[in-house]
Amino acid sequence: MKLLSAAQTHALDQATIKAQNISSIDLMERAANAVTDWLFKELLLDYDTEIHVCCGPGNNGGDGLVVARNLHRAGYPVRLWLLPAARHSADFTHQQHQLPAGLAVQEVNPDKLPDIAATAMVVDALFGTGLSRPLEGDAATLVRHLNASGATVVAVDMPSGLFADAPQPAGCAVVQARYTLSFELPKLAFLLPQNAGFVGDWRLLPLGLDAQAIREAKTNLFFVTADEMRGRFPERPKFSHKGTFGHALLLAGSQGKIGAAVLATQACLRGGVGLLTTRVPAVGYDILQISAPEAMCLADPAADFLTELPDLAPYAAVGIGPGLGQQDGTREVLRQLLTTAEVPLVIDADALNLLGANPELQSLLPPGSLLTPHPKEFERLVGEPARDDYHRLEQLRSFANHTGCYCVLKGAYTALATPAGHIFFNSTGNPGMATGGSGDVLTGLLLALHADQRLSPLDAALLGLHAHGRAADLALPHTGHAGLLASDIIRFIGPALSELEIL
Ligand SMILES: NC(=O)C1=CN([C@@H]2O[C@H](COP(=O)(O)OP(=O)(O)OC[C@H]3O[C@@H](n4cnc5c(N)ncnc54)[C@H](OP(=O)(O)O)[C@@H]3O)[C@@H](O)[C@H]2O)[C@@H](O)CC1
Ligand SMILES: Nc1ncnc2c1ncn2[C@@H]1O[C@H](COP(=O)(O)OP(=O)(O)O)[C@@H](O)[C@H]1O
Ligand SMILES: [K+]
Repeated sequence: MKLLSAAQTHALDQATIKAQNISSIDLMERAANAVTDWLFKELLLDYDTEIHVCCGPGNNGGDGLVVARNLHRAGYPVRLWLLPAARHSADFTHQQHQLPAGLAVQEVNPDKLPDIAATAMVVDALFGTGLSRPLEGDAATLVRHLNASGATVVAVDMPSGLFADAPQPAGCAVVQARYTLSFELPKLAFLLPQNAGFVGDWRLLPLGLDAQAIREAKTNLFFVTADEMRGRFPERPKFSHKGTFGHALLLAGSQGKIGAAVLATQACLRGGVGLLTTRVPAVGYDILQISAPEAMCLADPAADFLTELPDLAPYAAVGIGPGLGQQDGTREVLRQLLTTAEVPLVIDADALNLLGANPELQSLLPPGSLLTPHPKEFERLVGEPARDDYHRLEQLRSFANHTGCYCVLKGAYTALATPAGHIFFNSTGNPGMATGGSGDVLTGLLLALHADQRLSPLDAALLGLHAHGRAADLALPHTGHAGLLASDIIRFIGPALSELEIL
């Protein structure tokens, strides 16, 4: 799915109106009807629920007027609040004339704000994608009042005060929605951790926007859905053998962190690798052989951390990082790997920290490699804290561009930046994954997919991110969020990948 800017969203609305030969009022009715249907179906409102609909002066406010009209006609006790403004959009004015006589309408007066119970529901239709500046004055006062009320706020299209595609200055008023009901395509703002407290749970409602205009819209930001991933993982041919799926090498583990090597090894095996050799310090040899008998194990001469790079000739892909430690000897293994590898590398955890602490190593990164930092590792890698999540995305894009590597930024919506400047957001996964070892599982799975020569580096990365989160989603009913362990994710990698084989 494409992520479009506010300006592109507006252009898409206009293109739809033209292509379908409808009026902008028709599109507004569709939008507002979709919101009302969602309220009926999902919120299951009681007829005595106190409902406040707050409308701004533009088309977002126009949507709110139609929602209020619909709720009133359905017999709900709706109170409608209008924000005073010098100008209103034509569609707002049109909808204002359609309001039923019995519907209570009041202008917001900053000296006497609406009395809103904590049990009430508020429809926030103050501002949407037309927000042109941070909120102040009456609008900011009303938004702060809504936030303080404790009511369940449902935002139409955007939480008012939040920009769709850019940061707002710290401390300015933004609605804290419980739900945000947006139309057809998500907004970049929904995917960034800094906006979680404003956006709440977001949903996409159908609007029937013009498919050709969506196809033609230019963007380098994408939200990757299950539908788009389905069919992209090739089935195993009848006469395939273990050589068909590649031989991977994993360099992992140090004294006290052999578990990370075990998790990455098991995940790589479940990811469908043909053969796997795991290189661990000698202390990990027995542990690995017992916990992952399907993998071959190569012990390093040193007991506690890796000091020597094995011959790379047999391997189709190499992964390095889980539980590695940052000893000088291990840094030299990494340096040697970067200078000699002729196959894709998957680089994670302490290997990333070593790249951060020794920036001269970064120029050695083989183009096309995949790096998988979480935000702290990414900060160490680029050596500069991000001002905000938007800036961090720019850092990510720039890092991928100047190294020629694919770089992941792990989180609730993990972002993958490509050397060409595209950013893909993953849509699967759940907060149960916020537990030690989840990242090691991802590294193992990505390594397996990189060893499979049938997949491009981009497809291997996208499929791996998707299947990793999906495996955790499949595990969730068995474990709950708190009880989800990294090893539960491993258990469901197979089913998650199977879903992607079939179109
Ligand atoms: N046909 C369509 O296009 C469809 C659109 N749809 C809906 O329309 C929404 C977009 O509508 P929109 O473009 O009218 O913008 P909207 O968000 O209502 O705000 C603009 C108004 O707010 C004002 N304003 C802005 N910032 C302000 C501030 N800080 N403080 C105070 N005022 C501020 C601005 O004034 P100005 O900047 O000109 O001074 C203008 O008056 C979209 O989110 C979706 O809900 C759906 O119905 C589907 C069909
Ligand atoms: N709230 C969340 N929602 C979805 N995925 C999450 C969430 N929290 C963590 N994850 C995923 O779990 C993994 C955690 O990786 P990482 O931080 O490297 O953990 P570790 O180093 O402990 O293995 C990442 O793939 C991340 O995207
Ligand atoms: K809104």
